[in-house]
Amino acid sequence: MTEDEILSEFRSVDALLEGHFLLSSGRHSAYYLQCARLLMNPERAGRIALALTQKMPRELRNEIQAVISPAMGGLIIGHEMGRALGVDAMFVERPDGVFGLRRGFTITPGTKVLMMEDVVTTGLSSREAIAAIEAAGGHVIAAGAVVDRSAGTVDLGVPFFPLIQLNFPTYAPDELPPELAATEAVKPGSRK
Ligand SMILES: O=P(O)(O)OC[C@H]1O[C@H](OP(=O)(O)OP(=O)(O)O)[C@H](O)[C@@H]1O
Ligand SMILES: O=C(O)c1cc(=O)[nH]c(=O)[nH]1
Ligand SMILES: [Mg+2]
Repeated sequence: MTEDEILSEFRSVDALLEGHFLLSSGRHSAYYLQCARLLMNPERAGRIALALTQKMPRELRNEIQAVISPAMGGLIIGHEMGRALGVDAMFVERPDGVFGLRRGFTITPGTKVLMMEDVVTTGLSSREAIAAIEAAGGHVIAAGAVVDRSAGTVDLGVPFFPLIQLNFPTYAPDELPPELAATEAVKPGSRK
């Protein structure tokens, strides 16, 4: 899939939102990629996961023994990546503010894990998820995401394979441009 094809899929399901958004990191943006809308169609989600596996070298793909995603955004693409790679897909979640495995999920020590996100902006959530997976005994050998909003500048400490890289500006709360400062921000994600 080309970048244009991927962006048209976002647009075709109204998943590329324009307005004033408060992002997970606390930064603000005039754009929001609502991956849940993109992935709500199972056929499309499966196709996107397959395209993502094609971004990874075959040797790396073959090494992956489990996919683990940070909830909520990472769940659907993580599950589809598990299907595409033929391995189990689990998730970490943070009802108390810190990512951890729940629901009976366990990792055999040393299991080679793909950490799978929907969107990476600052990489904060990805780094927290990687730390949680490593703390649970997993060995994160790569990260993936549908969208890298850092335009390739983020460092997750492991090889990172996004389907598409974008560079939508983000702003600290005290440096909002006038058009954003004039409107109330909405916060689509679930980080408290
Ligand atoms: O790279 P970052 O700056 O961390 O931003 C990206 C994160 O933000 C979103 O999650 P969010 O915390 O909004 O919660 P959600 O997954 O429950 O929607 C998205 O799913 C990523 O996890
Ligand atoms: O940084 C975020 O929180 C974020 C940005 C975005 O475009 N989409 C998303 O789901 N989260
Ligand atoms: Mg998330």
